[in-house]
Amino acid sequence: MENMAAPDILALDIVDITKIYSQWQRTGQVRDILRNLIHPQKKEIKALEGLSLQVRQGEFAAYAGANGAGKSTTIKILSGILKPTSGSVRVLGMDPSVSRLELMRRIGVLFGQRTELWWDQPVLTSFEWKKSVWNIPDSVYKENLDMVTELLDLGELLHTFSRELSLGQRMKADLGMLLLHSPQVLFLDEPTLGLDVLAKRDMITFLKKINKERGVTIVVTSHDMDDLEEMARRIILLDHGHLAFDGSFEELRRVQGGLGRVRVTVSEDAGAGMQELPGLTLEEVKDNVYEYAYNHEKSSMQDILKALSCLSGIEDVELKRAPIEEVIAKLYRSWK
Ligand SMILES: Nc1ncnc2c1ncn2[C@@H]1O[C@H](COP(=O)(O)OP(=O)(O)OP(=O)(O)O)[C@@H](O)[C@H]1O
Repeated sequence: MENMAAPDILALDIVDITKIYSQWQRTGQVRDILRNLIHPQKKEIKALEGLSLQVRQGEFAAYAGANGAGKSTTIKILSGILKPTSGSVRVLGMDPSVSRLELMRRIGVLFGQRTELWWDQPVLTSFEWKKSVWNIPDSVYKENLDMVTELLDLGELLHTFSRELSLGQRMKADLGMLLLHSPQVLFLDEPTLGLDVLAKRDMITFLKKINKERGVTIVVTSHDMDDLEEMARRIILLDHGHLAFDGSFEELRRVQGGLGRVRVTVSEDAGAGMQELPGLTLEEVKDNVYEYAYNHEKSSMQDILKALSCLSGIEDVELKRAPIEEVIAKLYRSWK
């Protein structure tokens, strides 16, 4: 199928939203039980503050931030589960808090830890139930069922009781159900949580495929930065409810100092002069393997090769980009 993305049309338009929660405060002391009941204390939490964000149709955007940054709150607001305290939100041109039912027919929302499947029924029963309640036309249902069965390898799972599925199987079935009504936008909150390497790979390949071939707009959250980088080109980072970064993974690496990695393996009797090399910072030594960080804004490849050429006994040299986990961990630390 051709990519039907319409890049000029906004799928999401968030303008200056703030979300304030009230949290009950209790001391947790037994002697305060009565006081907590008579004079309950509340504290205001600003989960989102002045957040503005646009996502075009057909985009695949990663949405990340440390625990409590406000990612789930944003997804709940975008899907109409919560209303922002102030500011405006449009999803496919609609206000989610006003047109929730209409919008639900055009979007799909997945919270990785929850399931929409009927616990005590085979997966297919949940699918059929959705078809009937949502009034999905036969042809649309059949096309989507065939597609998710094949691409997510649902085959036998369709006839298995949901309560008997493993976490990875359950996630696949939930994602399959989510797509039965041909949603144009997907909000996926931690869809790869707890999946093994293979299941993760299948899930990522599937999401990339429906984004590319069906033009489905996808906003995905995860704490696994490698997963996010594999899926999306754009990364939106939240810090305590504020937009902290919005750009490509490459730009993120660049603003973080363009970190690169050099791994040098030397023969057993070598190693002299490895501790200090110009332009390279020694990060780790394991047996005969030395790992260095370098900043490719400051040191050119020529400088690195020159520094290495002075060494003897080199068996292998590997150059790579800094792991995105590390780049982001450095950012999170600076925000604390
Ligand atoms: N229903 C609620 N009532 C009160 N406070 C809440 C509620 N939901 C979230 N919060 C608070 O809002 C802030 C943002 O929470 P949110 O769940 O959006 O973060 P998150 O980025 O999704 O975190 P995580 O990565 O841990 O899932 C946190 O400080 C949290 O304690």
